[in-house]
Amino acid sequence: ALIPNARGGGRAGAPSPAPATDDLQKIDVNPPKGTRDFPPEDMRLRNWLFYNFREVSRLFGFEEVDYPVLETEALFIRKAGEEIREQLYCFEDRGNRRVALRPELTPSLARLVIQKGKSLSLPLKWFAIGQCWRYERMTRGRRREHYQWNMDVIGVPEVTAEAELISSIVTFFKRVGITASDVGFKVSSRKVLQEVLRRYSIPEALFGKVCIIIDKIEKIPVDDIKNELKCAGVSEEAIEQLLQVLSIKSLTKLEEILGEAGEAVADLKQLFSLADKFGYSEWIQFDASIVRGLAYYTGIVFEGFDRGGKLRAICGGGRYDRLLSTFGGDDISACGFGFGDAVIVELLKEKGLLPEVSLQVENIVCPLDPGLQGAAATVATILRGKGQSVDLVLENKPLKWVFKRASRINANRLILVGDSEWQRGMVSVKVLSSGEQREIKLDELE
Ligand SMILES: CC(=O)Nc1cnc2ccccc2c1
Repeated sequence: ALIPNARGGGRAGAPSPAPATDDLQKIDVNPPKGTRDFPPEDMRLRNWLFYNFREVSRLFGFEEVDYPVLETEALFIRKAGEEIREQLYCFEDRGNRRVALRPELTPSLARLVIQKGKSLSLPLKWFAIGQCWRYERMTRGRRREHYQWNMDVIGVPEVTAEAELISSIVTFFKRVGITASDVGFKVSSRKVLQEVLRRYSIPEALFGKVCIIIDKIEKIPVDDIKNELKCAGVSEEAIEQLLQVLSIKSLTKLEEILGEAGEAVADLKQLFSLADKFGYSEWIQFDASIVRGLAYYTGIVFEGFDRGGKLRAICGGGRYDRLLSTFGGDDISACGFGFGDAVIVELLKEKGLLPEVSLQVENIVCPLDPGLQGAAATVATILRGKGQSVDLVLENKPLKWVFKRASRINANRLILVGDSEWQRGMVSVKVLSSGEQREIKLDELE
């Protein structure tokens, strides 16, 4: 489409003055690569999804927060070799500052908690829905942005926090019609890896890096995993034990290997017992291979998966007890999850659970001749004052056009302002579903 570039002058909506020839430039009407527009129909689905995110957050007593989409690059610079770091959407701004579009929300949360410091009484239960960015070579054609719902509990070291967070996601799934036979949660703890690494006296400093390498276990050949671990400084013996431990699918087996003294087993046992009390036992399973791809997790980690095995992880999260202190804050424990807006929509589509979100307007108000435009505006204002939605016909259009528009916007009622009725303080109301039409006094309109 040829869109003359914006020039000064001319009222909005008035035909713009013909641009000089050199201003006629053919701009690309598509959004930048990897990004989406949200035209009305897509926006209605997004609003429906976010409404459910917010409702669940409200049910759990969480407070909404938000942060800038732009952060200093340093907030996301971690040395553990994460994909999120390789794909950071970062640049130098006009003030020569290194900045980045946030790839996730958790570091911003940590920054704000530290900034607020002692003025915050713990525990905090915060949630946010924010757009996150990544810069991928378009070779993969994947999206460069998505919206993430995050819920975080800050200041609770006990596993009750993780149990609460998983309960909130189960509550969301139930609200939108997804059941335990559609999805499940794989749950583990990074303390499993920690206890193995300690047994082989692998330095703690390698912990994050080892987790990121192991997170790729389903994505790259196991020999590459072994190689990367060896290069990172993990002994052959430790590598063998690590890979062996990762294949464990039962807590009893894990206890045999790690012993019942360790925190990993204790945490997981408590989580599974709490799951029973919350009533979501059939949603979760222990799976030692779950490590998640973010370096800062330190304890329980979990991810929502579709049991059909066709989709990528629906959501994921875990405990990150060291993040705040690595940013120079106090030693405050925290856990949280991220829930993206893409995979869930694919799942809902596949399950036939996408909601019917059509435009609904209660009234369409139309003057029967141009001289009654003012009268129509008065009627619209009265109805709007009563909380009724009104599509006011703004141009002089034939009735045929008005009826067509009324059905397109799913109006319940057509209100016609005609001269003779208006003289008698009346308007004509037609209920479009039944076709029933009657005259109503203006002050009896509701
Ligand atoms: C399925 C999907 O759109 N994933 C996605 C899309 N954009 C992102 C942007 C930043 C971080 C993770 C992202 C993940």
